[in-house]
Order: sequence, then C-alpha cells, then structure tokens
Amino acid sequence: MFVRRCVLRLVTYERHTHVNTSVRCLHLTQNRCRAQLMDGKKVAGDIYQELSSEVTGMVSEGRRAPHLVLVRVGADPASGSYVKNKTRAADKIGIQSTIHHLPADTSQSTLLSLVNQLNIDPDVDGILVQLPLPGHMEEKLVCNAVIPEKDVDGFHVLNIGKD
Ligand SMILES: Nc1nc2c(c(=O)[nH]1)N[C@@H](CN(C=O)c1ccc(C(=O)N[C@@H](CCC(=O)O)C(=O)O)cc1)CN2
Repeated sequence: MFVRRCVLRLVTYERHTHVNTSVRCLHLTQNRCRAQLMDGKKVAGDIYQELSSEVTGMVSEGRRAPHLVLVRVGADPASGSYVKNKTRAADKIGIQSTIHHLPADTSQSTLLSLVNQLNIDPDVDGILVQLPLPGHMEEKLVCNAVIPEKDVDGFHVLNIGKD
C-alpha cells in the first residue's frame, strides 16, 4: 500500500562508482554504502502517479477501485488530521475511502466486532485503525485483529518487518 511503499531509498555503490559530492559515505562491514539525500516531494509525487495509474488500470479493466476503511476512536485532534490526510491521499489516487468514527467510550469488544465485520467484507480491501486508541483498549490486540491481508499499516505481528 501507499504508506508501506513510501520507503527510504538507500543507494549502494560498487567500489569504483562515480562519487557525487552531495553523497555521504557510510562504511559497513563488507560494502561501502552511500546515503543519498532524497527529494521527498518528488518521490511522493512519483508514488502518487504510479498508484494512480495502477488504480486507473484496474477500473478500465472493469474492476472496482480499491476501498480503504479508516477507523478512528475518540476525538484526538491530531488523529483527526491524520485520518483526513489519508482520505485526501486516497482521493488523489482514486481509492475509495470510508471513515468509521467511534466515540471515545466505545468498548474494545465493539471495536473488535467492527474490525471483524470489515475483515470479512469483500468490498473492503484495506483497514487502518488510527492510533492512539483510548487507554482502556489494547492496541496490540486490536492491530492483530485486522487480518494480515487487509492490514494497511503493517502493524499485524505477521506483517511487521515485511516491506
Ligand atoms: N494507524 C496508524 N496510527 C498512527 C500512525 C500510523 O502510521 N498508523 N502514526 C502516527 C500518526 N501519523 C499518522 O497517522 C503520523 C504522525 C507523524 C508523521 C510525520 O511524519 N511527522 C513528521 C512531520 C511530517 C510533515 O511535516 O509532513 C514529524 O513529526 O517530523 C506521520 C504520520 C500515530 N498513529
């Protein structure tokens, strides 16, 4: 997914590769690696472009656009902004998005039921539970309730560490 595909790009060079002066050297055990300053806006723009073309391709083949569901619990203003930004990013790419905004006093079992419904809903491709959750909830348990195939953040124990 978009967020997971936004990775830091490290450029490794062979010993005799031309050395750009803006490049800093890092010496690892075997290889010489150079970290290159990244133009974040350009990389983000390229990723938007790439994903947008992918979605356009899917739709032109008669498939529906991917559907992302965002779950927000409580009224944390920062979480509100992050969720809004994520739906904006989805819109820009052509991904459908839906927000489920639950009150702060929602019980954990109600949240888990919602996650389970979304897990089995064939019209939902990705699920993102915005953190932090209210103090009475166990974030690890909730993150692991999202099935790995729909786990947009990669927070499920089976997805952590995968690229
Ligand atoms: N379900 C998730 N919940 C939360 C995540 C997450 O990845 N998934 N991360 C944070 C909140 N968050 C996104 O949701 C987030 C917070 C901060 C940043 C970030 O890059 N901050 C930069 C500034 C970036 C900028 O200026 O554009 C910084 O602090 O230096 C990104 C995402 C917790 N919840």
